[in-house]
Amino acid sequence: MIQLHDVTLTFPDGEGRITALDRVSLDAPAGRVTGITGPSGSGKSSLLAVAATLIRPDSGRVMIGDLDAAALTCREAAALRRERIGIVFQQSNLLPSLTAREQLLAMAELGGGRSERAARRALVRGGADELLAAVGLEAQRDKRPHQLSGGQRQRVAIARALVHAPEVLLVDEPTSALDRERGAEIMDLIARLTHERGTATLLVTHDLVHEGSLDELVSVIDGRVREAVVGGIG
Ligand SMILES: Nc1ncnc2c1ncn2[C@@H]1O[C@H](COP(=O)(O)OP(=O)(O)OP(=O)(O)O)[C@@H](O)[C@H]1O
Repeated sequence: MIQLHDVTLTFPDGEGRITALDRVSLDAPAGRVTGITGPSGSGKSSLLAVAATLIRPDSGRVMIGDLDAAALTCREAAALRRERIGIVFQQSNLLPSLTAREQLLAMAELGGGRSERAARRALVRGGADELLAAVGLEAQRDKRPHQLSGGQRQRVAIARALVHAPEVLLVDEPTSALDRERGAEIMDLIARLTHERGTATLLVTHDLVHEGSLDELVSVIDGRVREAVVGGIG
């Protein structure tokens, strides 16, 4: 479960400041996909960045379990991301020289102390092949990004985001580089893995053509949550 309580985020803007998030509160429960929609510039990416602990809000709390992620130091937030948060960006951001399987294994080497890395390595090695199979890429595990289609690359990115078994999955416009059919497959895959693994998934999408894959839907306009359609989507 990830919960935002009364989160405000501003950015410098000339002499003053622009409010990207204005006292936003929302709950993203475990095992469900919570969609965040809204017009361009409404604050969707800002909300995801705050949830990802990549930006610290001016005020408010970001609760992941019992922990307020907004109150952590940069180092603590990095450790939290390594252990408990998975992120999928619009572009798959794969490393060109690594095979699909190696992209997942590389997640074990992302920092932390020696014992933390050893524990993560065991987790990642144990889960990598199963996850590649779960995203339908068993046969492509030794291929490099240039040998994969856009949809396959996005599948690798999803598997990579889940390989350390995070509680929270944050996904930014996962279908923007894909055609409609491929986009629908990716959305269905995210929904299936969310339900199977019990992750609290927050997914930003500006168009609602794939609304059927969402369990909840929150609309953000001018930095505020305007409406929350809870449950019963699709
Ligand atoms: N780093 C930044 N510095 C200054 N202003 C920013 C910064 N990032 C975002 N903003 C502003 O904050 C507001 C919200 O932007 P945000 O990118 O979160 O919107 P969005 O809904 O994700 O938009 P889009 O759908 O176009 O990606 C906008 O007014 C934007 O100009």
